[in-house]
Amino acid sequence: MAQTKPEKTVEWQGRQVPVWPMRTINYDLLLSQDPEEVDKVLKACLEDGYFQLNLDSIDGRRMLEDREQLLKLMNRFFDAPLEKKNEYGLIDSHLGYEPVGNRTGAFGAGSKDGYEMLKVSRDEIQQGSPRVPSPIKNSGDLHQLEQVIGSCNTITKVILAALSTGLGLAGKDRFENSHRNDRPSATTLSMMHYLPAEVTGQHKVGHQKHTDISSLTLLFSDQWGLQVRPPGECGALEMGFVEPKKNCAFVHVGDSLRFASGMKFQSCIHRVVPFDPTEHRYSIAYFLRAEDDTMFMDSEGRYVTAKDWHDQKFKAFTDPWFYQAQAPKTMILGGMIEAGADDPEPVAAYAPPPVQAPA
Ligand SMILES: O=C(O)CCC(=O)C(=O)O
Ligand SMILES: [Fe+2]
Repeated sequence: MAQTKPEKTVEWQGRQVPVWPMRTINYDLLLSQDPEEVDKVLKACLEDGYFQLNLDSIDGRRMLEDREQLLKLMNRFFDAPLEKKNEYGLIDSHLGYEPVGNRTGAFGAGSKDGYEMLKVSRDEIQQGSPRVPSPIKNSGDLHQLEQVIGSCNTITKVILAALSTGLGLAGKDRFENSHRNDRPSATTLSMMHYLPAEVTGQHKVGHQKHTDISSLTLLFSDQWGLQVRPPGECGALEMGFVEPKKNCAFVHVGDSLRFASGMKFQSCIHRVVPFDPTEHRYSIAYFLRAEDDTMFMDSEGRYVTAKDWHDQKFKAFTDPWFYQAQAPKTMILGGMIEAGADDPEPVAAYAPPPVQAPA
């Protein structure tokens, strides 16, 4: 939003951290391809790489209800014993269960992530034979997952259509044409549970700084913790929080759409930090991804398929820090340029208080 100084800050780890504003896009207006709203969403992708989507309308509220139901399902799933949750393990990079600590954490080298995650493939739900672990495999649960994936798919396609229109794309060049429902893709619904640092230990916190592999990410969390680095006008600004708003979802432009736009769109640089290190945080992300064999030029100037980009970047996410550092520099951030440190002062990752000896 062409802003270089935060208007609002919040205290975190003993200092004032920016709360960056976001454009708010109205889903109801976008559904009718309202020209002003199309223009606004286009600007958000060209200048920021993210926005908030207001879903408070009769079509959007269905999604908000689906989200409430899904949160209940997630609570039940994450409460199940580890061996049940991990029944199939991580079947494929976009599908299955990942325990805490599988990836790099919020504070880079030496830190590990502080969340467990279950991903359900859209293709498998569509084919009617999803591999989901037994704690959430009854027909009611599967119906719920289908509802959420269906709602997220519709919403992200509406956004995609508006962006094609905004860029003046026609026919086969429209973005929707590389995101067809009947073609294989790594599109997935990802359910995340961030555990308090006291449970995971102080070196397992949050979610590392990255841009998403996807074309568009529709992200739901009512809890603080998400930080973005706005591209700004003169290089990238400091990492700052974004405020969760009732009835809104966050939307991120991911690498695939940035590449498909010929690098016109910004990709959203973000991470998740423990805002309140004592709380459990739940988030839901729908990653709309291009058809596996879609070709684009990546941030290294290579021609790659959407599937290759997905697999290579996923490997970089999960590789130990040493190997991650050897991946092409532009991979984790999709070629987005940064200026300056993430945190102007060193961040003391949350350390659990020492146990008091009984008096
Ligand atoms: O949990 C969140 O709020 C964000 C998760 C995220 O960035 C991701 O899964 O790519
Ligand atoms: Fe992300």
